[in-house]
Amino acid sequence: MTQPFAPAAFPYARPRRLRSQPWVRRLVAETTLTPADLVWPLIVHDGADERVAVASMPGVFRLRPKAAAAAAVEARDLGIPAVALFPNVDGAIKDGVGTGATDPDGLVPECIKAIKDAAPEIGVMTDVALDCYTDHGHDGIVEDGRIVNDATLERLAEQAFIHAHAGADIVAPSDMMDGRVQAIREALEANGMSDVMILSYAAKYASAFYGPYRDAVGSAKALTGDKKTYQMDYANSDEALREVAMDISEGADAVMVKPGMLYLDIVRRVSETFRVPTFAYQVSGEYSMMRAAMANGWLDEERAILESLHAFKRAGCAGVLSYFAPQAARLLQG
Ligand SMILES: NCC(=O)CCC(=O)O
Ligand SMILES: [Mg+2]
Repeated sequence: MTQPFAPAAFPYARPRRLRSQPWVRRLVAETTLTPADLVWPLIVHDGADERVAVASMPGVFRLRPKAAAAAAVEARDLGIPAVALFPNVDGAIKDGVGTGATDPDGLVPECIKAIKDAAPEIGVMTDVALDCYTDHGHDGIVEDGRIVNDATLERLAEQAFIHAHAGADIVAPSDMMDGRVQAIREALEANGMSDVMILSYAAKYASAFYGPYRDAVGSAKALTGDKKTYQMDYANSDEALREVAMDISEGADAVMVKPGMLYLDIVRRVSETFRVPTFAYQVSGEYSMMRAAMANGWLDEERAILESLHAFKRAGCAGVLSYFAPQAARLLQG
């Protein structure tokens, strides 16, 4: 950045003056973090128990619909604007095309309704992708060992319609098929659901940091191979801008970068280039490595959580999906 004047030099310039007291630090802070910046991802399941701890994600539980509704009430009371649902379904209902993803009486529609009954003021975001429902763990339909793009689009559009029909406010495709935002937007328009928002996981990278999540939703064991033919290569940054441009032109209202902390350079480029609400996902691996260090006393829990989330705001995020959301909101309320 060029400045219209020569910056003052020491001793006249003393940047420490503006850091000398808590009040002045607050006064000159360039960005803020509030509970309104957070989205709480909820793992929901169709098992017997109301709440089941996820071993690889300390503090995270798989929830039955009633427990998910209670979590949504908690989120609302903490000032968190929205929750995002991710399903763990019984392996017995998984198949090659992810039939369970489009069951109108399935787990996710049930959870949406339970949440909307309990806390109608809170936004409900759903994950549009087949991986939680396929026996091979991929986000698309597989033919001859390839993830086929166009046949998958129809399934995703139907899944998004079913979520919207059950009351979802935001459908969030996380699959990385080409053209899925357009397919979903057309399905919503055709069914009189033009108010439903699309938050597209526009720049989702093939990442090792989803490991604990795949354990949480039960897709780790199922997954054959990797997702590198559809999720992005972490060597790339310009490609993220092309992906985001496409999704906006296809009808996305907001976009997401994922993972989060390791990809704040992408957040910065996307938010500056497009000026659309840009979200990022502090993913399970980022969460769990911090939890592990905190459990060992290597990181100060409260300070590390708030600093990690504030970094997303500084990078240009409108909001952050984080498993720390309720704890962070409590800390922010003081
Ligand atoms: N489609 C949702 C995810 O992949 C979540 C990833 C994570 O938390 O690791
Ligand atoms: Mg794309």
